[in-house]
Amino acid sequence: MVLDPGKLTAHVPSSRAMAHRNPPSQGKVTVTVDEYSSNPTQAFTHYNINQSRFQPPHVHMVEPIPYDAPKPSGHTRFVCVSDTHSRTDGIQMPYGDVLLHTGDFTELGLPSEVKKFNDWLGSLPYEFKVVIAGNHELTFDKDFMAELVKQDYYRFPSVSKLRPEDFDDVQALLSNCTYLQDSEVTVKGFRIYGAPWTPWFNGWGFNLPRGQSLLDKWNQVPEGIDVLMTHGPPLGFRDWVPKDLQRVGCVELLNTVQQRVRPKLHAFGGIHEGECSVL
Ligand SMILES: Nc1nc2c(ncn2[C@@H]2O[C@H](COP(=O)(O)O)[C@@H](O)[C@H]2O)c(=O)[nH]1
Ligand SMILES: [Mn+2]
Ligand SMILES: [Mn+2]
Repeated sequence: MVLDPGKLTAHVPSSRAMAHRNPPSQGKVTVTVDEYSSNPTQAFTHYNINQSRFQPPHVHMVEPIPYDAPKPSGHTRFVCVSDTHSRTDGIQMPYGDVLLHTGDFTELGLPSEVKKFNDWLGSLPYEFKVVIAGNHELTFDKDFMAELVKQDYYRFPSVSKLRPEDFDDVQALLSNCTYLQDSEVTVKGFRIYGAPWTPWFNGWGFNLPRGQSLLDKWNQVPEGIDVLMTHGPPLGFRDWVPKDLQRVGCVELLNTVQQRVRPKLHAFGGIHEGECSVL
């Protein structure tokens, strides 16, 4: 069990100063389903050997900054954390301006867990806190819950016994942050977009099949976004699952990030072995 939430910090200059790193694309780029979509391990080998897509200049990995490093003037400091899974007791958080939490803040999305997470958020000093759901926030996925109540096999007994009125408005319990779900917010001049979707794995919340279904979600990310938050990784970045000897990142997310949206910062978590990452 990985308990380390993998806290990273990233300094990002004001959006105007960084505009040259996020140039408007020449005409609208359309991303289509990748020929390797259903086999991310093979996709990685192909795109690594043939296009070097996992190294600069295609991507700049954000190195963790010591928690007490002074912030350059005119910069915003983002603290990125993910997959805390209701285990926030005693976490020492670094200094920063904006907290980004990229999902799996609970085990099952139980209202009691969400309240505890919200209390923790309330105790943190960041000026802004932005949160998305992950596959463990079952009650946040209305379609998932609609299917769950039809089943007579109780895979998640404590979730199945919730009454609809217990979770209908579960997002409202997150009063100490901005919750994003296929939506955006502008914070300190940065346009931040968040989405919870991950490739289907064991039938959790916000799971979608690889290929067109996920691409349809990534196609909702507007051009001009500065910071993208997703729960899971794009192909090739912190997406190696050692126990399965597989890469599990989303190929369509990689193509969307590198070819169309080109955000200044992409924050994600999802694969605990890879820790929380920012690109
Ligand atoms: N082979 C795959 N393993 C996966 C995938 N998504 C997650 N995982 C593994 O589960 C843990 C925990 O994930 P969580 O969402 O339950 O918190 C993760 O660290 C991986 O080891 C997947 O798509 N394929
Ligand atoms: Mn997790
Ligand atoms: Mn997860």
